[in-house]
Amino acid sequence: MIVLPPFLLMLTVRKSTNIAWHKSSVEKFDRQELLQQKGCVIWITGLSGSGKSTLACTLSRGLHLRGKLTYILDGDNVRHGLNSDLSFKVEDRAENIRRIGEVAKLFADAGIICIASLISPYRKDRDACRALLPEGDFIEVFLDVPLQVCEARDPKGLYKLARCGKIKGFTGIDDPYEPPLNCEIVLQQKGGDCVSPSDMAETVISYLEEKGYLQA
Ligand SMILES: Nc1ncnc2c1ncn2[C@@H]1O[C@H](COP(=O)(O)OS(=O)(=O)O)[C@@H](OP(=O)(O)O)[C@H]1O
Ligand SMILES: Nc1ncnc2c1ncn2[C@@H]1O[C@H](COP(=O)(O)OP(=O)(O)O)[C@@H](O)[C@H]1O
Repeated sequence: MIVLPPFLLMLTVRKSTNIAWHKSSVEKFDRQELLQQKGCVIWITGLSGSGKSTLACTLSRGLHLRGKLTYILDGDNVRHGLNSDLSFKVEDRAENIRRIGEVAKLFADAGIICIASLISPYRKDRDACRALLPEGDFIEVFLDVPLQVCEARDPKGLYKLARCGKIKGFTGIDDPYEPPLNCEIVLQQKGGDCVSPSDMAETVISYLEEKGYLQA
């Protein structure tokens, strides 16, 4: 059996041929005018337990209170439905991220501030999602929380299972995590200093405000 490397697998995904793009008379610009905001993707990456889902929810609530329309695509949640056929093998993680990237792109095109929160451990998968969007519209947020802190939190008991070999290929334990090299926002949780989820959300909201995403 020939085993294809992940990038070749991605190339073989495209099987739709003889297709044409159909334009609509209502475009992204019109939807943004209606919503008084700009569609974009806030991509939150980090280890399990780093606080991605908490930040996504706090950010969504903060923006909602400011009258802004958001939608969260959480890795764990999307794996309950659309991506329930995918495991945590490298090629399935790549496909999980590719699909969420494509869905996030549709939400951004709808004019919505889409918050994607998933481990997305591989740089090239995150960069491929970035490449789907216009310059500036993909805002990568790295939750830079040390493994020891995430492991001490262990809210679902998964690190414990991974340490005793009951879960194989767990990110940070026996599977890699590649931190971003040059992302838009880094939120650190190091040493004794505790940064609250609402302070983190405020940092992201300030960035959006400064870059003009909270107006049409
Ligand atoms: N092997 C392994 N490695 C990492 N995580 C695992 C694994 N198995 C199950 N889980 C649970 O799945 C959640 C991560 O799903 P994601 O879709 O975000 O992962 S990925 O982006 O495809 O790597 C992750 O959720 P978070 O803790 O919210 O990150 C875990 O609850
Ligand atoms: N900024 C924070 N400071 C302290 N604890 C946090 C913070 N953000 C999240 N947590 C806690 O860390 C644990 C993991 O958070 P969660 O959002 O589920 O992480 P992830 O989605 O990355 O797995 C939870 O128990 C949560 O209450």
